[in-house]
Amino acid sequence: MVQAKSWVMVKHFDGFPKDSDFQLKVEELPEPKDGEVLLEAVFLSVDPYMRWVFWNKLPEYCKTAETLSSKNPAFPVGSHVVSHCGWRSHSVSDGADLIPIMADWPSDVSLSLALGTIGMPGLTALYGIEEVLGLQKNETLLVNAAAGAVGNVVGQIAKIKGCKVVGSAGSDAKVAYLRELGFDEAFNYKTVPSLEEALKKAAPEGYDCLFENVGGYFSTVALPQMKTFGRIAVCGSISTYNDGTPQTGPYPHFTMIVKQLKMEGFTQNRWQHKNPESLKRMMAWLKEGKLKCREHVTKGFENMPAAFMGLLRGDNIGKAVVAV
Ligand SMILES: NC(=O)C1=CN([C@@H]2O[C@H](COP(=O)(O)OP(=O)(O)OC[C@H]3O[C@@H](n4cnc5c(N)ncnc54)[C@H](OP(=O)(O)O)[C@@H]3O)[C@@H](O)[C@H]2O)C=CC1
Ligand SMILES: CCCCC/C=C/C=O
Repeated sequence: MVQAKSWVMVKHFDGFPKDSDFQLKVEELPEPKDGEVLLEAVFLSVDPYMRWVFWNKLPEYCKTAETLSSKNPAFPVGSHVVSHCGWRSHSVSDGADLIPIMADWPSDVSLSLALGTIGMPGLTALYGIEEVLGLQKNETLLVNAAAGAVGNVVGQIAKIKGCKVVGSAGSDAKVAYLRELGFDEAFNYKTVPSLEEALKKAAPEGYDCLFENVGGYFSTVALPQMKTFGRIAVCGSISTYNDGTPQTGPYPHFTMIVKQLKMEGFTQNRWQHKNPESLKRMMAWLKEGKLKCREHVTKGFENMPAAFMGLLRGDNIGKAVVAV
């Protein structure tokens, strides 16, 4: 028997999440049956989508875990997996929802990156750029929430592809990090006197591509800065996730007509059949020093809600993870 801790939701979020929306529970887990494995979480992920996918349960995505005991030959004791078992310290799985960590994962690369640059957020960046935007050499790309898990990878991949990259982020420390990563232009959207002027100054020629993570007001101001025939990958809309009442206009249609823009929403799982090859490609970039990784690590399973709320507040530079 193992004592498993789990975070459950006791009240659905109303606006910004609160401590009182979460409760820590402890339960005894049975030994795994034939075909099952017992997992212990090593790192857990907190992600913005967790704000909108759970209704009465905490999210089913995403942690790296180590197999403690196993009656499933596909997952021997000591093997590492990405699992979708929720905010739990331990869980029993029949293996169906487990993704083995890449076979030749280098020993000097933290397993936590399987939740970040070499995981779902990194894949989101890659597919948004290659499958949705079809970004071409010498184009100008704008990305917002640029110092976050997805945004920093977007900017770095766009630089690998020979593009001009402009990033916006919510603190001077984040802007300094973007410059360190090689972004051509970066600004703090919270302190610039005018977002419109900042966007114009960063790329007077306009933007071929927008990798949209934020939505809302930022989107309204950015669309008129697109070049004619500009492309927009709608990845996220984090500025709206905590709204009690949906935001209303201005609406994008007139600008889209005049500029003849193409806008496509996506979720990264559309291309999951490409994940093994894509993860290998990004690991190679990492090992070659072309892709840098930074993490915002919160220690302790008991701090999951604090880590999640910190992410929504913008505390993180790079990927926000919890080390158990
Ligand atoms: N479509 C898909 O398949 C996926 C979509 N996403 C989306 O991508 C986006 C980025 O996710 P991810 O990289 O994991 O998260 P991040 O690591 O970027 O963390 C979230 C960041 O969003 C910014 N933010 C928070 N509130 C606001 C606000 N009101 N206005 C503007 N910015 C805000 C903060 O940065 P700052 O200090 O700069 O404001 C914060 O650090 C999200 O919208 C997410 O939903 C993520 C994964 C998959
Ligand atoms: C259930 C996993 C969804 C991952 C896609 C995320 C979208 C936005 O954050």
